[in-house]
Amino acid sequence: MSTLFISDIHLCAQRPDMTAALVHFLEHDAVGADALYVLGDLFEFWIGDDDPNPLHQTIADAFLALSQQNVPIYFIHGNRDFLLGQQYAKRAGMTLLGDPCIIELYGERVVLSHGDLLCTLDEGYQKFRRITQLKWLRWLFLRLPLPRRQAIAHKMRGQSQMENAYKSQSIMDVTPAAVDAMLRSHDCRMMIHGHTHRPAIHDFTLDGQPARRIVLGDWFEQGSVLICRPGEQRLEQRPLPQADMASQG
Ligand SMILES: O=C(CCCCNC(=O)Nc1ccc(S(=O)(=O)N2CCN(c3cc(Cl)cc(C(F)(F)F)c3)CC2)cc1)NO
Ligand SMILES: [Mn+2]
Repeated sequence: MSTLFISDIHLCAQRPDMTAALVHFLEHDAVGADALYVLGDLFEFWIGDDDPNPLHQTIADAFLALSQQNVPIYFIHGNRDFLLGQQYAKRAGMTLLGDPCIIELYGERVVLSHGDLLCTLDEGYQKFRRITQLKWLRWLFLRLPLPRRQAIAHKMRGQSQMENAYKSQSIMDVTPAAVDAMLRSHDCRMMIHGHTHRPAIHDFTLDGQPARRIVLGDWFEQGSVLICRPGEQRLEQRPLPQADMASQG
């Protein structure tokens, strides 16, 4: 009896070792779980479900196989793959959730979020998020010819890389006030999120009650998975296969 949480795998063609690690995880560790939650940034970028990127089909097949072994799979969008749509979710056997999403986990109410919403000090990013949430803009972007979308994405990823390089680490972390507000507004005392790439379990007091914020790790250097059982949460690392082994598929 266990529920698994992963996030920030940031899959891309340049990192076949991460793809191999995730497929191995889905074919082994995740089999038999009560459910698997993917809390965003599964992919390094996403410009539409119609993107013929072969990586997408490889990953959809692996998730679909797991869902067909009766492991429900849930997905919350990250700041990278926020355009991942119902068409792809269906191909991958995933159910899309909103952000935040409240679940009952072995009798405990838990807030699930990607985590970017909690980084309130990063005003530049919050502005980017508000703009790209606009329905009409998403409608327009997704109808641009694919090469155009690829060019825009390439440019924006370069910009993000530069911006992140000079932004202070502190503004790219969650703000305690935003964490408290999200817990209070949903009457929860446990939160699980990703995005900051700072894996940890933080125990603190909220309105005189014990509270817990669990941050999932990214998969750049090693895999990171949260294993929840009744009354127990364990954050574990998973080694990535050596890059050359992975490229042999
Ligand atoms: O940790 C931190 C910092 C975190 C880093 C924040 N930065 C970050 O995530 N950047 C980023 C995310 C996604 C991509 S993308 O390549 O996947 N792709 C680009 C084009 N997208 C688009 C959509 C729409 Cl609706 C409209 C347009 C428009 F109008 F511009 F054309 C474009 C769709 C998505 C590229 C960069 N803060 O705390
Ligand atoms: Mn993120």
